[in-house]
Amino acid sequence: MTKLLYGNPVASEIQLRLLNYMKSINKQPKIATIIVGDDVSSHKYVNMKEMASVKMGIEPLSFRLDKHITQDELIELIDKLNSDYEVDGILLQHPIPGHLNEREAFDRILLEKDVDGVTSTSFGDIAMGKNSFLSCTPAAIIELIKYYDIEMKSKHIVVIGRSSILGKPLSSALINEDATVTTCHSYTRNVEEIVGQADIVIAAVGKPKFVKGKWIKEGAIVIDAGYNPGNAGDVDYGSCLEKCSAITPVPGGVGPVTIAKLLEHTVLAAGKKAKYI
Ligand SMILES: Nc1nc(=O)c2c([nH]1)NC[C@@H]1CN(c3ccc(C(=O)N[C@@H](CCC(=O)O)C(=O)O)cc3)C=[N+]21
Repeated sequence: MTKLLYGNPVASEIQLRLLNYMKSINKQPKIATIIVGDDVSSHKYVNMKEMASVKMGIEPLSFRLDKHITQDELIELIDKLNSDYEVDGILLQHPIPGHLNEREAFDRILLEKDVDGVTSTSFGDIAMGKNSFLSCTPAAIIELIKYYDIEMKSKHIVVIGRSSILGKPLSSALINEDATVTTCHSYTRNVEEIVGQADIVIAAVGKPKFVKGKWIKEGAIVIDAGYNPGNAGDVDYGSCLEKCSAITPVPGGVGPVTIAKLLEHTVLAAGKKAKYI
């Protein structure tokens, strides 16, 4: 029987941990979310993040910016939030319109407020084993793997995708977990063969149903980090289900844990400033 790796119990465990921790600090955590433009699914994700924050007693502060905003205006807002003592975390929702420089905007976020783990410094710190926030989806994947007692040490983990907030930091974090990591991307030859050697496959390409059951080694574990329009993951779930020993569903897998990790990072950032009671 294939085991289904549901995200909701993992998210609940994180939230319980947080509620306990929040009792010990005297500050209500506050997260600022910035969204640029009118991409429907981005708005949906940000709404979900804000709702989850409110439920946990974290105050969300929302900035929904017009798609024609200039880089200077965006940077000005980030600077304002950086210097606002009340704001514990800043989330700039990806993607932003193409005329803007997303990397420059991400890197403007103050390190201690980078609860989403998107800055170059956070990434470098994580790669070097320092204590910054890991980007939320990679953090969620690692938390989910640990929750289900799946061993990473010495396992061959194949990550498909190398985006700057998902595949790349994920590969790096998995190396820190003592896994042997192969990262595949659009220029990788023979992806199917490489995936066939994996003990754990993690799909983060942004192509609906990209990973096929026939590629998967019998008994491997499949984690779907894909988020495509219409709630489609990056894994061809039906065909993979037959081959693997465990798989994350979409929806209800990595997604809810990603949001829980964002809340956790925000509470931890607030805790660093707070007085303990
Ligand atoms: N700066 C930044 N940080 C991010 O963490 C970030 C981002 N930009 N841009 C977009 C992606 C996507 N993402 C998701 C989070 C939760 C679900 C999620 O909870 N999905 C539900 C389903 C949602 C539904 O009902 O449609 C689930 O999988 O069960 C999905 C996708 C965070 N991202």
